Amino acid sequence: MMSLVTFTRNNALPLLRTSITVRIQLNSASLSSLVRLEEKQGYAVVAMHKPPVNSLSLEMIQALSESLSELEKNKCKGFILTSACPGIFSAGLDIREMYQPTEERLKEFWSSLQTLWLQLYGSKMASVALINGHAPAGGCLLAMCCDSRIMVNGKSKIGLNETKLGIVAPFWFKDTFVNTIGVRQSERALQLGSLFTPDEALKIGLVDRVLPDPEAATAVAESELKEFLQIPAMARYLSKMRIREAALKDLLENREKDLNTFVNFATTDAVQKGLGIYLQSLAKKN
Ligand SMILES: CCCC/C=C\CC(=O)SCCNC(=O)CCNC(=O)[C@H](O)C(C)(C)COP(=O)(O)OP(=O)(O)OC[C@H]1O[C@@H](n2cnc3c(N)ncnc32)[C@H](O)[C@@H]1OP(=O)(O)O
Repeated sequence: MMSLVTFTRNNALPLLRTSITVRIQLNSASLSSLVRLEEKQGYAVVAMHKPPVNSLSLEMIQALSESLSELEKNKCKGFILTSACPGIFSAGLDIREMYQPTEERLKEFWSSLQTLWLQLYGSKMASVALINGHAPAGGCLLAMCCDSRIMVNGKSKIGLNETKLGIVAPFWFKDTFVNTIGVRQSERALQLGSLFTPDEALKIGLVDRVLPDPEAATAVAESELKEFLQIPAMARYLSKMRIREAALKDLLENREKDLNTFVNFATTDAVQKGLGIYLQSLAKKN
């Protein structure tokens, strides 16, 4: 079914702000509002918009993937990945996708997530994550795929907290983490399921800058992206691949095996029980 992602073009010449709508093929009409794309001078802003917490459901993952493909098709050089939901970058994978799932949807969910990671982590485009809220687990993964991370200070936390849910981050989450913060910090944080405050994240290199408010963070994210964009694109991309290509190759060569491992693990009684309890604890809070 044909669907729409909103794409706003901000033209300097003429001094008019025009809004165009780009038609892209998505799986469901409900994708239309999940990702907001805004074209700026020389780059784009990709804003996740799935209230309340930008959880990464199958539709959200596919909308993000389609948005990146759309940017590539339009020869976009770089983007800022952020959230249009106040206080939340992304709450990570939608736990309801993994709890009591049908096998068919669970497989499509995981396969779509693999595709999004391959696209984002291996992107030729320069990217900056503007982390304007909580970024646990899958939210942290999205941010780590970008070339730079700018976080707004406050109560939000970031990290891979999978063990707290009784689940294990797959090898490509781990590889992304290790490539970002190093082996020792990853080994400790992965086991403990640590979530870091912005200042703690800065200290271990999980984020690159912490700014006091969203406005300051946006300005820094823009200037950071422009710095990346000033480097000759091919040299910058190939240098990034020097660090990332082994991890990308590993998943590309083991996609099917990883999919089966995930499905087998996620559907065990122990994991299902753990996810059920975690979902209840989130609901009880409210
Ligand atoms: C082998 C498996 C490998 C898997 C690899 C990765 C796993 C993941 O990514 S698992 C997801 C991990 N994420 C989390 O642990 C975050 C859980 N959420 C929170 O801690 C809080 O919601 C958060 C701090 C993000 C925001 O807090 P609040 O602003 O106070 O919001 P609420 O907690 O009230 O939540 C609102 C609403 O959203 C539902 N919710 C929250 N997170 C998720 C999620 N990840 N998936 C699905 N639904 C989520 C929450 O239950 C509330 O729902 P209602 O009660 O129906 O309003």
